[in-house]
Amino acid sequence: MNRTLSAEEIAQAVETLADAIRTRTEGKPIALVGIRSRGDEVAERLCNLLADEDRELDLGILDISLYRDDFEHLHENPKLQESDIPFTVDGAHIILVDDVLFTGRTIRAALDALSDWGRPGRVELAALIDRGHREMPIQPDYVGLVLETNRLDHVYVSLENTDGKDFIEVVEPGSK
Ligand SMILES: O=P(O)(O)OC[C@H]1O[C@H](OP(=O)(O)OP(=O)(O)O)[C@H](O)[C@@H]1O
Ligand SMILES: O=c1cc[nH]c(=O)[nH]1
Repeated sequence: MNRTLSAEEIAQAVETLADAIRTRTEGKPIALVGIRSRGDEVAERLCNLLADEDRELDLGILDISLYRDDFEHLHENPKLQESDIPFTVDGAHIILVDDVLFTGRTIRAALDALSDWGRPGRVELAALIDRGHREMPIQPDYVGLVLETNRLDHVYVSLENTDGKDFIEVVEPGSK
């Protein structure tokens, strides 16, 4: 059966992420880097929740399209958007942020993309949803919500600024 998560459940998951980051980084300087698309919106929400603290908090956006391991199989004119990292990556404590963590291939690509910007001191990973089924040795440091899914399910994330409305749907194959 398909499962839907509400805007309130998404807000709670973002709060969970922010609380864990706040606790574990203890006021030290950090930079949140959201992965397009939707990871950027999650990173922005986290930044708003963490912004009232007395510490350096940077925000950046990473487009990983050119670094995907299936890039050659994508359609001829993939939509490329710019990355925007307005701080010094060398030595920084960076927290990559994405909406869904599934196989881990996007994060592998993001680490590759990030290395073009410099050599961070530390990189961690925050995922709003961990739906399991990893194909790479990549695990999150911070998780908003763990969703039990079957390998062939699809987790659709819709966020207000990107898509107009907050909801998440876990869709079983053949049911839509
Ligand atoms: O762990 P993975 O198997 O890589 O899957 C997770 C990725 O899948 C989705 O992105 P998608 O590739 O659908 O692109 P989009 O965010 O631009 O829609 C999602 O936003 C994650 O970035
Ligand atoms: O279910 C999935 C798989 C990859 N990316 C998503 O956003 N959802």
